[in-house]
This record gives sequence, structure tokens and C-alpha cells, in this order.
Amino acid sequence: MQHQSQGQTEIVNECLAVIDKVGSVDIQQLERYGHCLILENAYCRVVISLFGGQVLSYINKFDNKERLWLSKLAIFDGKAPIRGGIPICWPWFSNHTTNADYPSHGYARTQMFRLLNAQETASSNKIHSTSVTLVPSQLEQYAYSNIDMSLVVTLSDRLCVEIVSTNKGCEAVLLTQALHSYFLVDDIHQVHLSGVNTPYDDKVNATKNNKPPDVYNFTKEVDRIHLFNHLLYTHKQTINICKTHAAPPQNSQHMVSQMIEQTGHDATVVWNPWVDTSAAMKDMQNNGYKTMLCIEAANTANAKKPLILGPLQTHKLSQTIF
Ligand SMILES: O=P(O)(O)OC[C@H]1O[C@H](O)[C@H](O)[C@@H](O)[C@@H]1O
Repeated sequence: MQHQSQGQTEIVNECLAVIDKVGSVDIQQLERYGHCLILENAYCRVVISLFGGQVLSYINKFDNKERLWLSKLAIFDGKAPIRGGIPICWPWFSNHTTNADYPSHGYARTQMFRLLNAQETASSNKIHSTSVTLVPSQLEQYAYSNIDMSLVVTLSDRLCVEIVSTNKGCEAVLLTQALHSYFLVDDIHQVHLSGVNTPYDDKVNATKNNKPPDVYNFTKEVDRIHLFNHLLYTHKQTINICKTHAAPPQNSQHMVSQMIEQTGHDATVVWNPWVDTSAAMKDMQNNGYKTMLCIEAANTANAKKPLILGPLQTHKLSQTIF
């Protein structure tokens, strides 16, 4: 359990004031996770840790199944990044491009977030949605103070997570980032992906521009950055995680177990650490890799033309999970 500092008490009190009249949002101190926002409506329930603004659980009441994987050995000490759910990698993805001493995947995932706003709206199809806007509590670190970031989590009959970044300075800034979602799967050996079909850079063997697989299944460690050429960031990509029933072969049947949509990205990262890398991670069980698959909406430095945020420009990166 996290130790509660004075800063945290302020953050929690602020949350209470913001959600005062919003019935579908609650704040609770959960046994293992610490302070979390809970959004619940007739269709779905989501749990968001104030540490890292990280979604930890998302259940769609359509089938009452958990969609996200959270490591049984995840560390909740208020310092280390939490292994699982939807970590927010911002304002850089992977290693920092110029400073090797900076932490991997940025600093948003290891700080407390404040709740700025919570609201309920009825949309045209009568599905009520609840939306919360969170912001990192400390933006001044690592010379990124000129970029404002907010995290907008919207729950309707689906979950949408969006990172909104605005450059309020007068110099252009390279922005790399990811919604590093860990999806829960029954058995990675019986999973294949559809909709991820652009060439990829392979971080496992450091090769570039590899042809995407015809049948995207999993038999070894995978750490791939699939790149797009579009530069307008308006392209909506639909990805399906499918369950493969391969026996007997003549009756092969593929079932979609998870649909994901993403926009604002120039890459989709697909990661499964497999046996050895799982075993080497202290916050992952040895067999943890069997029930997880990361599908990440990302902007990466691998892009032909990486995302440069000009003065007063805003960029939105989003992932919707059904
Ligand atoms: O262990 P973390 O810092 O959370 O990173 C976990 C993984 O994130 C991404 O998917 C990267 O492509 C991987 O190379 C990395 O191992």
C-alpha cells in the first residue's frame, strides 16, 4: 500500500470536490492499488489509479469479462511503474532520444495525477457517457514544462483513453508517447491479431522494415513497432485480438475476443516478452506472458517523420476498447 503524503491528501480532496455531483464517478482507497477513481455506468466499469493516471481494470458488462491484464506481481509502492492495465508513456516512448539517464517511457507513469474535471453527457444514441480529465501533478521535470498534457478517459458502452498534448511554448518539440495497453488473453498460444499489417521494426533482433506476418500469431518473444506513413494522424485503425481454435484444422474457427480502435498514432507496438524476458522481470510471474498481449497506440521516434509538436499545436492520441 502506498504511503499517503500531504500532496496525495490534497489530490484526493480535490478529486472529492470535482466528483461531488457526478454519480457515476467514485474515489476509493483500494486494498492493493491505493487511491483509484471508479467510473461505472449501465454498460461498463473502469478503475483508474491516481498513480500514473493508469487504468487498471475495465469490465464491459456485455459479457462481464475483464479486458485488461494486470500482473499478479505488480508493484504498488507509488514509485515504480505499475505492470499492467494502461500505462501512459509520455512525453517519450522507450529510451529518451538524447539523454540515456532519463527513465524509459517518460515520467507520466510514475507520478500522481490530479482530477481536473468529471462530467456526464447523454449522446444522440441515448448512451450516457462519463468523462474524466486528469493531469500529471508535476510537469516541470526534464525540460518538458512547455507541453501541457491531459488524459481524458471516457466510459460509455466502451472505454476511450486519450492523451491530449499541447505545446504552449514557442519552440517545436519532438513528442513520442504510447498508450501501452496490456490485454488479457486466455492463452497466447491460441491468439492471432488482425488489422496489424504494416511493416515493422523489430526490437528483439534490431532489424528494420520487416514484412508483417500473413498470419499474426505468437510463438516467441515479440517486440515490434509497426509503422504507418500517414502524417495527418486522422487514420482510424481497427485491430482485433482473435481466439484461434485450430483443431481439427478443417474446422478452424476464428473468434474476435477483443476489438480495439486507435487514432493519432504513427505506430502500433505489439509486445509479448515470452518465457525468458518474463522470468527476468521482478514484477511479472514466470508464466505471466501466457495471458497477456500489449497492443500499444504510439508515436515513436522510429517514424519516417516523427511527431513534432509546433508552437500552440495540440495532438490527440486515442485508443478505444470495446
Ligand atoms: O518494462 P517497461 O519499461 O514497462 O517496458 C515494457 C516494454 O514496453 C514496450 O512495449 C517496448 O517496446 C518494450 O521494449 C518494453 O520492454
